[in-house]
Order: sequence, then structure tokens, then C-alpha cells
Amino acid sequence: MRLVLLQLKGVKDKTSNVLNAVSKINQVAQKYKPRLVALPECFNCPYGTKYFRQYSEPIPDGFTSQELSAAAKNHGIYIVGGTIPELDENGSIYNTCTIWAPNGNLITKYRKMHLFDIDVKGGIRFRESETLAAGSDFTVIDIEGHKIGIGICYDMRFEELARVYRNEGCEMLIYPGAFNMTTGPLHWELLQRSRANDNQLYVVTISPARDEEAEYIAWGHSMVVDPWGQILKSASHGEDIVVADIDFELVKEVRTQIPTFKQRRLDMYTTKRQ
Ligand SMILES: NC(=O)CCC(=O)C(=O)O
Repeated sequence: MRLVLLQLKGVKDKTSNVLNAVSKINQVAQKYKPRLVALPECFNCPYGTKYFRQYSEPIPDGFTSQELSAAAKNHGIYIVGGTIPELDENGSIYNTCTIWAPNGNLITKYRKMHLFDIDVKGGIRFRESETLAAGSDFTVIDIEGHKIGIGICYDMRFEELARVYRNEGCEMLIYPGAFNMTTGPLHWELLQRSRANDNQLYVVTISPARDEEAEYIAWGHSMVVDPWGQILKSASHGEDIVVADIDFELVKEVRTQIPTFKQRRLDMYTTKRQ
């Protein structure tokens, strides 16, 4: 399965961001013939709590959804539509990933479950919960018999979510994500390789491009990590494209050769919903 990850630079204009994403999808769909194209976290909106309501829209009736649906249909591809601020009917806003089928239908959506609320001394303070609500549903999609679990950025820190997906049969996890200049160097690669190694599956992340002028400076380095925990492909920090051919046989190989999931002592330690 060929994936293309689009590490896009955003501006303070929703229409431009969406049209830029669609134009890049058009280019890579023709050039690389992928099965799936994936976009970054918050690709249509600056990443900042003061922007989320202004840029929010309903799903699937909003402008961004309609454009992604048309792009998926035009090229007959799956699109993991990064994330956008979703306005729901009660007025709450979620950080939401939409997933589009090759016929343009919305397969499902995932609302970020763990909100990014941190305060690192001398580094970064951010509180998504100032304006966002947290989702409470797991999201697994099936592409050609391969199950893929969806998370968003900060969700990557929670091994339990990845474990639930592994236990539901996932062979890949996709996290649109925008780490920053404080936590990116420390944890971005580490977390992806950890989740891949813990659960013996592919981990895919899609970051916005770094923009030194932005209020929130994204780390970049979108990545594909294989089930051995090795980096298969990685982007730089600027605008970039990652093209990766996924061999799901590798998942079986690792799980057979290092059968930790048959060896776990669940009689000795339990976590909820394992
Ligand atoms: N958008 C996010 O959830 C950022 C997460 C992050 O940077 C982290 O360190 O975790």
C-alpha cells in the first residue's frame, strides 16, 4: 500500500489552506499513484486556541469536508484528512480527523481523545481544553483488509490507546500531529518508535511544516516507523512530502519472531479495556 504524507505550511486563511492541500493532493495523486494521502493536524487553521472557533465548521457539510470528499473521489484514493476544528450541533468544538473513501464518502471521523494541556517551565504552555472538548470514541478503519487505528498528536503519549487498537487487530496507527520546538526534539521520534515497538505495527505521523514566524512553531519531521521500530521514511522540517510503500507482511514477521502478545502475563498486570 503506497502512502503519501503531505507536510504542509499553513497561513491565516482557511480557504487558502484548504485549496493548497487540494492542489498538493492533485499533484501527488498523479505523480505517485498512492492508495492513501494523509494531511497534518490543524491543516486548515493556525494551531492556537484563539483560532479554533473562528475556523470551525460542521462535518461533513463544511467547506473543508466538501473539498476533501471531492479530492478523494476525483482520484479514487483514501484521504486521512489531518484535523480541523469541528463545530458540532451543540456548539462544542473538537479537534477532528475525517477519513474519506475513494468514492468520496466520509468513512468515519475521530475526535482527539486526550487534549493537549501542558505547561513546561521555560518551554511551552498550551491548553487545548480552553476551547476544545475531548472525544470519547475509538476509530478503526479497514483498508483492503488492513485495520488502521486513528489518533491525534498528544494521543501518541498514551500507550493505552495504541494498545486498544493493537488488541482490535490494527496493523498501523496514523496520528496527524503538531509537536513543537520544546517537545519535538525530545519526544516526537521516541514516541513513534515506542508505540511501533510496543505494539508491533506501523506508526505514521503527519506534521505541519515548521514556520518560524508562526505563534506555535511546529516541529515537522512527518514520519513512517515500521513494526521493528525503525524509521522507514522521514520528512525534513519545512514543506515536504513523504512517499512510503507499506509491506504489511512485516507486521506478521515481527509478531511471529518476537511473540510478546502471546507471552504477556495478564494474570500479573491489568489495565482497563486491554
Ligand atoms: N498538538 C498536540 O497535541 C501537540 C502535542 C505535543 O506537542 C506533545 O508534546 O505532546
